[in-house]
Amino acid sequence: MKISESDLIINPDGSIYHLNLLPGDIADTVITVGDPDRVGEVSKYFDKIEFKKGKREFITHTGYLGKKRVTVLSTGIGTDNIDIVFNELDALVNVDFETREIKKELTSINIIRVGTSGAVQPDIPMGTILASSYGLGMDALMNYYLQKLSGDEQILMDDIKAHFGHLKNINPYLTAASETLLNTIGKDMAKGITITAPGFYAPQGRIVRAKNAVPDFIDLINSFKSNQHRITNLEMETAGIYALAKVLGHNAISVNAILASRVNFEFSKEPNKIVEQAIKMVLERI
Ligand SMILES: O=P(O)(O)O[C@H]1O[C@H](CO)[C@@H](O)[C@H]1O
Ligand SMILES: O=c1cc[nH]c(=O)[nH]1
Repeated sequence: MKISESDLIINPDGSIYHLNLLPGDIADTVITVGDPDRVGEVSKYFDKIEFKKGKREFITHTGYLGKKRVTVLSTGIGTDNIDIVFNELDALVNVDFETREIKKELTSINIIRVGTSGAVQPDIPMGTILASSYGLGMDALMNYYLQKLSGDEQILMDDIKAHFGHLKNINPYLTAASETLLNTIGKDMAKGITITAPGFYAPQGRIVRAKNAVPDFIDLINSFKSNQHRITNLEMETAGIYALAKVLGHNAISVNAILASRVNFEFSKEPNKIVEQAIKMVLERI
């Protein structure tokens, strides 16, 4: 069936609406970062840059690490942007832009987020590089998609609903990381459940001037336990990435540079160094 011109918007030059990329522009390994300035911090390690493109906050560099073609792309902040980036990345590989039909043979790509995050457990200090075993979304993105949980995800989800069920306005969603990427890119890294929040301040338990509706949010988060699982950190994209990657048939992992300790009330004085370390670890393992 043809996808309509208002469902899938293709620019006059044949590129996809927001990302401004042509089919063929992305490699089958895509590194996503939140901050557009971080794209160059990743691609400076490429042996060759094929091209640089961009529109709004979505900056893309595709190039080579040795013989391996790699794309690095900025998503900006939040899961509303993840909705755009993931649907457009998927369309670039799985929709024929000439016929507007879904391709008969679907392609799965590997997506690796390198982001920044705040830890909520006292034994996870600033400077830790942590791979998210699960993404737990506290935002509303997955209210709009159908998602099927695996048995393991369902067991964990039941405990999450019991723990957070009194927060009536929040409908949490949960997705596991790609097991293969967790065992390769994430090998030897600290691991835990990452909460994706729909904001940086009260949605992550921060108090500045506005009063928080959920008191002691960090205590509520770090006291959660389900078998060996616990919540380790907070950021703003991972759960949307994991959920949409799974819905669309791609593999995803999120690597978090821990810049803040929310339980020790500290923020790193050298955030760039920690991010640099996370980038290098990921590039060595691709
Ligand atoms: O450093 P990035 O990848 O943007 O990630 C984190 O930093 C931003 C907030 O400062 C949010 O996007 C959060 O997820
Ligand atoms: O605490 C933090 C640090 C970085 N990014 C976040 O979203 N939260």
